[in-house]
Amino acid sequence: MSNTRPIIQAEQLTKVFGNFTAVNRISFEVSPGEIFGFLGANGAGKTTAMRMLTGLLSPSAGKATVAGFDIYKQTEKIKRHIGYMSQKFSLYDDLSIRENFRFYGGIYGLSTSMIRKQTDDMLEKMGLTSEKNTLLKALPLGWKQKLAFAIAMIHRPEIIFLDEPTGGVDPVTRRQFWDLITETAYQGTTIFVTTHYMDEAEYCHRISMMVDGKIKALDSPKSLKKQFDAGSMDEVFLKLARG
Ligand SMILES: Nc1ncnc2c1ncn2[C@@H]1O[C@H](COP(=O)(O)OP(=O)(O)OP(=O)(O)O)[C@@H](O)[C@H]1O
Repeated sequence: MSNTRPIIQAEQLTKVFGNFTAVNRISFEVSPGEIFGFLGANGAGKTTAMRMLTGLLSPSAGKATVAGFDIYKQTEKIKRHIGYMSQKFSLYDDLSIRENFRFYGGIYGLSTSMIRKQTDDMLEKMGLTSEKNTLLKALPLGWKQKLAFAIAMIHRPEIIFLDEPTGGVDPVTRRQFWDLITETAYQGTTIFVTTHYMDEAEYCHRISMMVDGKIKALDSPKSLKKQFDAGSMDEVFLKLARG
């Protein structure tokens, strides 16, 4: 992985709201196919950083490229090369699974046949083929999250940004969701994921730990535990947060 060109590069990336610095000069690189975890407490600046990288929010300073495109000048190109599942992902409750795929596929400009193929492939993979005509509102939250993930991948992006994708679901469903993430990365898609569940950090190839807008540590889970002489990522985080 380390021999390939980074698919995300951020240098001194900063966002200031009024006189409050939400993201404070963060620098990092992500390799293609990597699962890159963005960890931190509530308000650490994870969502703000992600919104800058997805082209949704203009930075105050610093620079970054995503899939080779500049986050100031090429936001439209970035949007075509990435998928994004926000914290408040919104699928349509009154539409069926298939109709949701059709709707979002249309937004991405995919052909009807491509949408059909992608829908069939993904539902098959998730074991949801028999439910394709079920309305979203009849499904458990965990299924909706998996569908939101699949729909964010419908245009086969190079990178997928996931903002706390497993919030509010039970541990078994969280585990299944991470199986989906791992498989997707294995197939070559880069995963950029924020979470505040420290156990989820173990599934990431590398983790950046954010505290008050800054990246305080960045390495593999194994190296971080060694570096901080900690038995778990939870312990690493507590040691970091206490400074
Ligand atoms: N548009 C905004 N205007 C002013 N302050 C903002 C704005 N957006 C975010 N903030 C502040 O920036 C800080 C970082 O927020 P952010 O949502 O990036 O954190 P986070 O790490 O993603 O937390 P969470 O886990 O709660 O989503 C917070 O203190 C938040 O109140």
